[in-house]
Order: sequence, then structure tokens, then C-alpha cells
Amino acid sequence: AQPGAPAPVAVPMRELEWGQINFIHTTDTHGWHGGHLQEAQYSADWGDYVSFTEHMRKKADEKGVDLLVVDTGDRVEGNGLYDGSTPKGNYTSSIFGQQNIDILCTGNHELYQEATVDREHSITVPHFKKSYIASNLDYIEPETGNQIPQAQRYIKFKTKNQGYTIVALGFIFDFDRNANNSVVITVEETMKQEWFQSAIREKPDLFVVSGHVGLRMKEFEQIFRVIRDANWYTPIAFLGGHAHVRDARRFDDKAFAIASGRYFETIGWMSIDGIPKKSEDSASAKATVTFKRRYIDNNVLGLQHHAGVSETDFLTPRGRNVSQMITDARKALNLDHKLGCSPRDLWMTRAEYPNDGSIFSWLENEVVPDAVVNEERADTPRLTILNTGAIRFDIFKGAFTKDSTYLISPFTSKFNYIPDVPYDVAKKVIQLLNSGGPVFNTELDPSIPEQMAPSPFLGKEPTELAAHSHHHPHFFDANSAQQPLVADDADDAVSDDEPQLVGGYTTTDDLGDDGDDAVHSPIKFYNVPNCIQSQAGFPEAADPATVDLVFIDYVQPWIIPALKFSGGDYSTDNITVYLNATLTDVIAGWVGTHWAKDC
Ligand SMILES: Nc1ccn([C@@H]2O[C@H](COP(=O)(O)O)[C@@H](O)[C@H]2O)c(=O)n1
Repeated sequence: AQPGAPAPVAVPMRELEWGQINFIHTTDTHGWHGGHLQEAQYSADWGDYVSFTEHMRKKADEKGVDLLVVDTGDRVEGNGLYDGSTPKGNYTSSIFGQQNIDILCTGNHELYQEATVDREHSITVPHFKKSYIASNLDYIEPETGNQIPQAQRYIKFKTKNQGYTIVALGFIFDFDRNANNSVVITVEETMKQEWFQSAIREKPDLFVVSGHVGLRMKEFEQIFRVIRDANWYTPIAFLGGHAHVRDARRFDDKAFAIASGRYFETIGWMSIDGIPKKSEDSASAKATVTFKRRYIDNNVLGLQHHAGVSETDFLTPRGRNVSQMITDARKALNLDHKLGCSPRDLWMTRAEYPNDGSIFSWLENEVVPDAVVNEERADTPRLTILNTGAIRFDIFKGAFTKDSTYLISPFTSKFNYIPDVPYDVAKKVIQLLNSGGPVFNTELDPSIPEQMAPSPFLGKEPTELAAHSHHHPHFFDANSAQQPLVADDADDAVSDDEPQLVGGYTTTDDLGDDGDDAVHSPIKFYNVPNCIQSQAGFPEAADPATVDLVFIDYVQPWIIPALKFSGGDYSTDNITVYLNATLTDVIAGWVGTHWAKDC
């Protein structure tokens, strides 16, 4: 753990169950490789993780079983350790690269910016030459314009201890907001390609499908069906991500999937037993394959427990060195530099919106009206729209640092506007963006933020919108299977004869409700809309005739259609820059001016 991180407390634990092939899985770490410096439960850093996997590999060798370490993308964007450097990722690439990873693939956040795609291609892919898989992702070479696979399409290998043959694939969901130097081939198209058709006929003992894909999204379902049609009895292990949830899904009795949360809070564990060897067993149809899973809270106490080593023996030389690399990087980036002190906790989904404790109410009422201002248009009434997905994390009472600004909102999106829009037209846009209602009221799956958010147009889309129907602002679902950990509430106290529980993830998945390694008390959390809107510069006497319609550029694809739907005929020609600053800059500036420096 990093210096200054709070020490975790011992909690009731569920053990890991080992099988013949075991997986340790991270996903959606978003640069949190230094761990959580304000949450004891998640305070282990990437160095601790390196130590942990070294112990676990040794344990696997002693047991004569196999262990594979997997990462399924979105390693970038969301933490000062990544976003605070120039270029972004200057430190995290080498820190991440210290882990010995057997299978890894790309997430959508590795693809939003051209520079990120380039760095992935020139640093991470060659570093993990044997294990990086890009089944449906191409790279456009800047020098030649040639379209080439970002990495190998699939890998085939034999496991170290038992010699099982594995064919591993690495997908990203059908993402289409990727930078121009990358090409995402849809999963459906990919599966028609010759190499894929050969790969699924390789007759391995186990298929491993890694993917930056939510377990309930259509892509894993498609892949499962095609592999299963060609291989009736071969076990298939899916390792997914993107949805930021702990989850496990059963496809059939020989195919399971795990997703391992977000922000390096969770280390996923999946084990498979009863895998028949093709070379030895012709009756594989009869084999009973069992899958187990565990969601490990990422703190040193828990990692020591699972590794079965004492506190003094836990840190390996390599792991210790990685922790030091992180400490040095955080120092060089000045991430602990305090900008101000938050007077209270501000929650994304743990407080109702609108409410005093909601980060969105704070932005809407205090930050945006004050700090998203174009000085030349300051006297013109304005409506400013932000997608709630632009906010990535809570603010805790106390020091708000340079690091916090990136935890809250790391994106490079800036503010655009359309001037002088009739108020009667402009005011309807927010209603349209939010009119999809709560995700769980739709037939779509609740746990998939990007692809599955409902259309804000409730099936009445203007035709040009239909083509972008999965481009909706990130929608957080309050009723998803599991919830982010925060400190226990006083009123959650358990009776005297039960152990004191810490509030945290209480996951229910296709295998039941016993997946979390730490037994937690549950936490309530709430829905928030797709977008929020701030109003500023309005006259007191009456509504204005026209307003500037300001919006963060991420939501631009919906603005023109929404205006059209509201009776305003605009095109992208009417859109210009309002403020050349990111939300990160805006929040940092506001905090520096408004919050006290002593805490
Ligand atoms: N410039 C951006 C990029 C992304 N977002 C939000 O992030 C969501 C995707 O993040 P995941 O971790 O879920 O992959 C996306 O849906 C947006 O809400 C953004 O606001 N600005």
C-alpha cells in the first residue's frame, strides 16, 4: 500500500476455492494502480498485487495446478497516476508492465484518444508480446496508413503444470467512439473471418475468451453461441469487464463468465475443475466441469490471507520495487498537492439526486454556474448540460488534491455551445436526454452502462438518431447487482453476537450471493439521470427569450437531434467553442477558490 493509505481492518472472509485451472483477473483499473488512498478496503497497490500473484503462482506450482493472470482493459483514464503526467500514462505504462500477465486485451478507454492508441501499440503491445490479444481491433500505422492487427488475433498455449491446451481470444465490445487510428471490427464480422473459424476448430481443452465486454452484453452471448456450435463439450471461460460490476454468468454447464469490478477495488478469482483432456478422454461429454468464483477486496490483509503468507513474508522484492515506483511517480506528479478541503462527502450514487450530499447537485448549483463561463457571453442567460458519466468517483470530506481532480473527472472533453437558442426549445433538451427513465424499467439489462442505456427518446427517435442509439451518456444504475464500498453506517450496526461488518459489495450473480471474499453489510444507492443541467444568468423578472445552450462535448451527438425534436433546426455549423477548459480544470479552479485550505 502507498504511504498515507489507511490500514484495512480484519473482516469475516470466504476462502478461495482452487481448481485445475485458476484465474486471477483485473479489469477497468483506470489508472488506480496506486490503490485507494482514502479507502482502507481497497488500499493495496499494484506492487502488492505483484507480490500476491507471485505467491499464488508458487502455490499453484505446489498444488500441481495452473494459474493464469488476466487483465481485460480500461487500464487508463481515471486517476492522477495516469492522467496527471504529460504524456498521459508516462508512469503507469511501466508500473503496469511489471506484472506478469498471461492474457490481456484492450478496453474502450484505450481507444478514445489517438495518443492512447499509439502508446498502447508502441509500448504495451510489444511489452506483452506473447499475451496481448486483439481479436477484433486494428491499428492504423501513422507512417503508411496501413491497417494492421493491434496485436495477435488469438493465442494457443499449453499450461505450465498440467499441459492443458488453451485457445485464448481477446475482444472489445462493438465500440464506435474510437479514435481514427484504430478500427474496431464488430464481433459478428470478426467471427466470420477465416482466422476465427480456424481458431475455434483448434480442439483445445479449454477456450478462454477475454474481453472488454459486459457479461450481459450481446457480444459474449454471440461468441458463446458460435464457439459452442463448433465445440459441444469444450469448457469455455469468459473474463469480461466494462460494466464496472462484480458479476458471474452461466452460459451453460461448461461455460461461465466473471467480471471483476472497477478501479482496482476488486481482484477476481475464477477456478475450473473437471476439465477433461482431449488427448486422454474421448468421453468429454460426460465430464462434469465446475466453476467457482470469488471477488477479492483489494487490500493487503486479504491478499496475505489468500496467499497464506505472514505480513513479514508478503512483499516480494519485485512487488516492493513496484510500490516504490508508484510512490516515486506520485511524488514526481505532485498528486498529494492540496487544492482545498471538501466540507462534506459528495456522492455519485450513495446520496439521492437532487440532494445536498449529491455530487451532481453540487456541480449543478455551485460549480457549473460559477465556473463554466465564457467571459464574452457572461451576461447572456445559459443552460449548461453535463452527462453524469463525466463524473467517475465520489469526493470524501477532507483534503481535495490534484489526484482528486482526476478521480472525479479525467476526461479531455471541453465545453461547446449554440448561441441564442429560443428558451422554449432549449429547455426541452434535458428532458429528452433524461426521458429514457431508469434503466431497469426497460427490457434492457440494467448493468451495462454504455451500450444498454435506454434511448432518451423512448422509441420516438428521429431517424438520424437511431444510428447512434447506443451512444447515450453513461447511465449509472442504482439497482445493479452490487454496490461500491464505503464505510459502514452507524445505523447498520449488527447484533452483539455477530461480527461487526464493514459496508461494501454484496454481490448477487448467477452462482448465488456468496461471491465476495469479505462479508459486507449492504449499502443503499440511488439512480441518477443521464444528464444534469445548470441554469445561470437568468433575468429575475421573467424567462429569457433566448439562451446559450452550453454542453460538454461528449454529449454533442445528441444535442442537434434533441433540438430538432424540440422544434429547433440546427446543425453542427451552429456549434462553437464555449470554454476551452476540461471539467477537470473547472472543478480544480472552483475548489481552489471556494474551499478552505486547512483540514
Ligand atoms: N470523453 C469522455 C469519455 C467517456 N465518458 C463517460 O465514460 C463512459 C465510458 O466509461 P466506461 O468506464 O464505462 O467505459 C461513457 O459512457 C461516458 O459516460 C465521458 O463522459 N467523456
